[in-house]
Amino acid sequence: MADLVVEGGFPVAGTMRPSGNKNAVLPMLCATLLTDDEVTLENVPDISDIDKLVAYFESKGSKVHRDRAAHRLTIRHDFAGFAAREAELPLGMRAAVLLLAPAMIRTGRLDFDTEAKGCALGVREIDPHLEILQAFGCRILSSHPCAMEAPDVYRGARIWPDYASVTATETFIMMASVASGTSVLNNAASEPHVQALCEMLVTMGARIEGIGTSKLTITGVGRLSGTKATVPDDHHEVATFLAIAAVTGGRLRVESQVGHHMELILRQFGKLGLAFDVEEDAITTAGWSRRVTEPFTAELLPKIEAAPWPYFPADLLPQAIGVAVGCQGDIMFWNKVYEGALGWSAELLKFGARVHLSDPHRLIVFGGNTLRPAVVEAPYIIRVVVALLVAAIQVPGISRIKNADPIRRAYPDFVEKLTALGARVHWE
Ligand SMILES: CC(=O)N[C@H]1[C@@H](OP(=O)(O)OP(=O)(O)OC[C@H]2O[C@@H](n3ccc(=O)[nH]c3=O)[C@H](O)[C@@H]2O)O[C@H](CO)[C@@H](O)[C@@H]1O
Ligand SMILES: C=C(OP(=O)(O)O)C(=O)O
Repeated sequence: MADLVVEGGFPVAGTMRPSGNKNAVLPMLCATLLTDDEVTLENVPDISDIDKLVAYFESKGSKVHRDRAAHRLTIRHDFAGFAAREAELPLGMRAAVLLLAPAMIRTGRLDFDTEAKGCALGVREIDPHLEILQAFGCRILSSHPCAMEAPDVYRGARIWPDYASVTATETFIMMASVASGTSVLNNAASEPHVQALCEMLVTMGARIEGIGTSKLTITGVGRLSGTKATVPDDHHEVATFLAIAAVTGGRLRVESQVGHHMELILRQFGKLGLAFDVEEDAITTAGWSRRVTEPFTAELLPKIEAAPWPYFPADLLPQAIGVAVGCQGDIMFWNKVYEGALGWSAELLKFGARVHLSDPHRLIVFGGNTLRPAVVEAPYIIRVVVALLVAAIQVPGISRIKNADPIRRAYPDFVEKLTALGARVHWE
């Protein structure tokens, strides 16, 4: 594990373009298993989750050509390779669970472990995925490790799960696209990355209605064709760099087409005193007042709550917490998604921040702190590494974030991009 060493107090400024969204490219790449034809993906980020997934496909005989400089990946799967029924799923990444549906469709029977955990945010259950596979006719033969058998024919299914799960929705979308008849998912997740998967599958011949809403109706088409698709820019990376620049007092312009996904995100950042100039294809930082916006209702504690889209994303809550430690007012953060996503907050005390973890879902950050540099331990949570950097980079002096490697899973060339913009950050 490597550490990030940060010398805070230097403005992050200039112009940047974000990379492709990890949580879009991973399901898009898994969905390439649904066709025997060639698929080309553009704007593919250079991240370690993609390296793992590509290595998995290559171990099964798939032909992959990756041009890292051009951010392009071309893939064609070998049908015989996937006849091997054991799926040694790549470890340490949640997206491994996205292999289940397309690998079942290819193999007819699958033996797999259930360690598709990803970031240490809580239990990361697999049940919603298995329920969806069962709804389409798959039979669970044994558990731990799990063995599953496909039906003779996948028939369309109607499902209304407990909650809107991103990856379970993506499992449904892949299954329904090739099953016979019409399938309906109520309580579908609608994140930009879920939309991107749908849009790619439509170019492959899938018939999907309700993209971007909580109800997806999909008419299966049996066979999908190859395609060329572009991974959308990462709205998490856009928001992250804007937050980092703003807390350093730098004027940063981030050029991207994902502005239409950013309205609520910028509004929540606005509660922390961050200001932005918004154009159609760019967002620029415009200062940080450090003041927390007080609600008109005087009895309320200001709050930022994360929940499934179109709420503020859980994957941006830590970065907002990193901003809040430098504010003057008090504010509550409410993670309605994960039951174990805030335990790391004690690390913020080392910077001199005052925080109170009310329960596993809610954290109060008190304002008016005198921050100091610190040596902190990052958990295995990508966005928390970044949150600790947001705290460190606003404090003059040298801080160290231990075990910062998870950042490589989602933020390509993170240190290189930051140093090009004036930050003093390096790996050790
Ligand atoms: C590869 C990938 O795309 N990973 C993302 C995906 O993970 P993932 O698909 O695993 O996340 P889910 O949407 O399933 O939610 C994660 C967990 O939160 C809990 N839960 C969630 C929603 C809800 O209304 N009620 C509830 O209890 C469940 O315990 C669930 O297991 O979506 C998460 C939530 O946006 C993101 O943090 C992850 O980066
Ligand atoms: C939580 C994340 O990833 P994963 O779901 O793979 O753990 C993330 O991208 O922030």
